[in-house]
Amino acid sequence: MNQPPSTISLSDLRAEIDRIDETMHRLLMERSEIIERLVQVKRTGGAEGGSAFRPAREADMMRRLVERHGGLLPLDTVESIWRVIIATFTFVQAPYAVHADISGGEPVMRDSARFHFGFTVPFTPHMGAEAAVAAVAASTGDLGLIAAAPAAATTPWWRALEAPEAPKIIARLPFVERADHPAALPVFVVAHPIRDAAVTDVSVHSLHVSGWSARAARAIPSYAETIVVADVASHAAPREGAALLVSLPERRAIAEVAAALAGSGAEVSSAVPVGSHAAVYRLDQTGA
Ligand SMILES: C=C(O[C@@H]1C=C(C(=O)O)C=C[C@H]1O)C(=O)O
Repeated sequence: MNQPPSTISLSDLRAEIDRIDETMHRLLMERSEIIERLVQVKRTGGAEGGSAFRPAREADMMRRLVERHGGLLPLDTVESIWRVIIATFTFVQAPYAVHADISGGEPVMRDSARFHFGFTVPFTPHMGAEAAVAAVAASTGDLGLIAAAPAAATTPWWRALEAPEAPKIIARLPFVERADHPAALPVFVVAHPIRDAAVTDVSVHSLHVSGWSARAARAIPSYAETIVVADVASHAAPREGAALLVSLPERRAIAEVAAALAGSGAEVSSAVPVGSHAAVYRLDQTGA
């Protein structure tokens, strides 16, 4: 039990912490100077107006952060600190608000918005995805947050993304998925299309399907992640119809899904691309 007396005192260690805190703060202020210069470069690069949010860059930064992280500090904390840094530096480049659909539950959506965008970026709740999309459409650079969990949709809100000039899905959060994520709800980020910075790992499509059935649902290939809203048949279309939001990994074509559905007696009457996002990066429990 006889431990050698430590030669480092508590006040010495606290002085080290003060030094580190000051360095981190000064580095953040240095980061803001770089952001000021970056704003000019982005403008001259033709990216003026709209959102400063660059989902491909952010997905890449978050992956590298997770990969290099180690030590006592929980990954959740590191991720949330960097989400706030990045989202706030995006906000200071071009102010924006987050329009969230809270119809699936307010606390879980608010947690997601605050985790990914912090408290400086305004949070505007909407009762329904259509209202959130409409608010984004009416803005120059705002973002919409809509639950991406399968079975979360009660209305085919993605139809509002079909028109060429309509907002599109540009990201899916969290960038790094894992068990016990503090903001685990998968959400789509909707915004006016970002001309120079779309990331196309996963493409997302709005499908209208007639002849919908349980058999058709089973025929959808497993690589396609799908949200389905089944319509009641009308007089004009007496067979069951459905609206689908289908996410496809790279190198998969919507024609393959249409062919699989045709084999089950269903018919795709239209398929419109409504956005794309970075591949979902999943961390397993061992941190691999
Ligand atoms: C700084 C940029 O703008 C935004 C802010 C980022 C940041 O603070 O690191 C990263 C990506 C963008 O969403 C950029 O485009 O690089």
